[in-house]
Amino acid sequence: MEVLWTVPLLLLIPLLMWTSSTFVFYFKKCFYVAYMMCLALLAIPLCVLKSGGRDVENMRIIRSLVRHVKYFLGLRFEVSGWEHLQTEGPYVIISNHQSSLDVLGLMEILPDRCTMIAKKELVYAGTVGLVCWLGGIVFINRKKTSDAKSVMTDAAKTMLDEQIRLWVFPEGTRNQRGDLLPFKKGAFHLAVQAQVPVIPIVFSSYSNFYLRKEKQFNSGNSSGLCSCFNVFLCVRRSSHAEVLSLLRRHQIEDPPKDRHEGDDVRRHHIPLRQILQRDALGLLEHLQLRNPEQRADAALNTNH
Ligand SMILES: CCCCCCCCCCCCCCCCC(=O)SCCNC(=O)CCNC(=O)[C@H](O)C(C)(C)COP(=O)(O)OP(=O)(O)OC[C@H]1O[C@@H](n2cnc3c(N)ncnc32)[C@H](O)[C@@H]1OP(=O)(O)O
Ligand SMILES: CCCCCCCC/C=C\CCCCCCCC(=O)OC[C@@H](O)COP(=O)(O)O
Repeated sequence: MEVLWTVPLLLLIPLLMWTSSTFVFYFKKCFYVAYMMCLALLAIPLCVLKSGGRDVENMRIIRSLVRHVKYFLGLRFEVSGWEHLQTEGPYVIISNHQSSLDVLGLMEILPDRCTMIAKKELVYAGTVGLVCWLGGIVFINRKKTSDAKSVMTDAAKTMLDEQIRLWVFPEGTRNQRGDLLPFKKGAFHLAVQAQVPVIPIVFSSYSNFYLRKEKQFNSGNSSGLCSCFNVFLCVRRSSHAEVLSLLRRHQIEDPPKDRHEGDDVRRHHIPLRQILQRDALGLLEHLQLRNPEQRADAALNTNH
């Protein structure tokens, strides 16, 4: 009797996948969350066995477990400038943040000994939260700036003591408008305090396959299953000299607005945050170019 019910139900899923893009959206999202939760369940004992607890080295396990998930969602990543992450020692990575799908691109290129800064709510996300904790993710309370600042100051020390790289989403929240929200300052304070370079990474806009508000998670055609989308990840060259000299001048803050004698300073003073924001926005626009040759040119031009 039960079998009689199951068969039409199982047939209903492909039918809905075929006919309703909203169903495809929820199906893929639910699959993603459920599958990541299961992978996390697998990762927990592996991490504990490898490191005995919370350790950035666990990110190697997490990275290798997550890398195949893209195939199920019809996503592929095309990376340019990967070699720029092969810089010695600690650094801060900044990147745009569109969706929880960013985790897939992040794991695609995550360098060794690199973990992230995340909102503290993530630690309560079941098995995924526990895995984030085991992977050494630094949790901050965005509602309490003073707490977040002191956690990040501690993180700057840890970066140096333990040779750790940190990935920060300086927009501070997800943004799907195809641009960048004004960068928060934490990532830049972190880099100044630790005196390490900042490496910007830009994910191309997901808008051609994923629109949260419109409930679209396409695969490019109505069958919803077979074709795949490329996400372009562009890593900008980390120019140590340039970034470090800006860091040393502590140009994180905007110049004071009310000082007349500061006019000159104001004219020449472009905070590092704004320089990198402008660069990242430029890259984001370039990555929208669909033609691979144009994109290659764009990457060359930005790798000055
Ligand atoms: C195998 C299975 C696996 C399963 C899954 C596994 C998943 C694994 C990994 C997944 C990880 C993904 C993680 C994704 C998570 C993404 C997020 O959570 S994004 C949200 C959280 N992140 C951030 O918010 C980072 C960016 N925010 C900041 O840097 C902010 O600056 C802030 C520190 C939070 C403070 O915010 P706010 O007060 O709103 O804004 P500001 O204007 O920037 O700062 C105010 C003030 O404070 C000064 N300041 C800031 N930071 C510092 C500092 N570190 N030291 C000193 N001073 C600081 C700043 O200068 C401002 O002062 P001013 O006088 O106005 O200049
Ligand atoms: C309260 C818990 C938070 C989310 C829990 C979702 C559980 C998801 C399970 C599997 C997905 C894979 C790992 C996802 C990790 C990424 C989390 C994320 O992207 O959080 C959003 C945060 O950057 C910004 O939050 P807001 O846009 O300010 O809101």
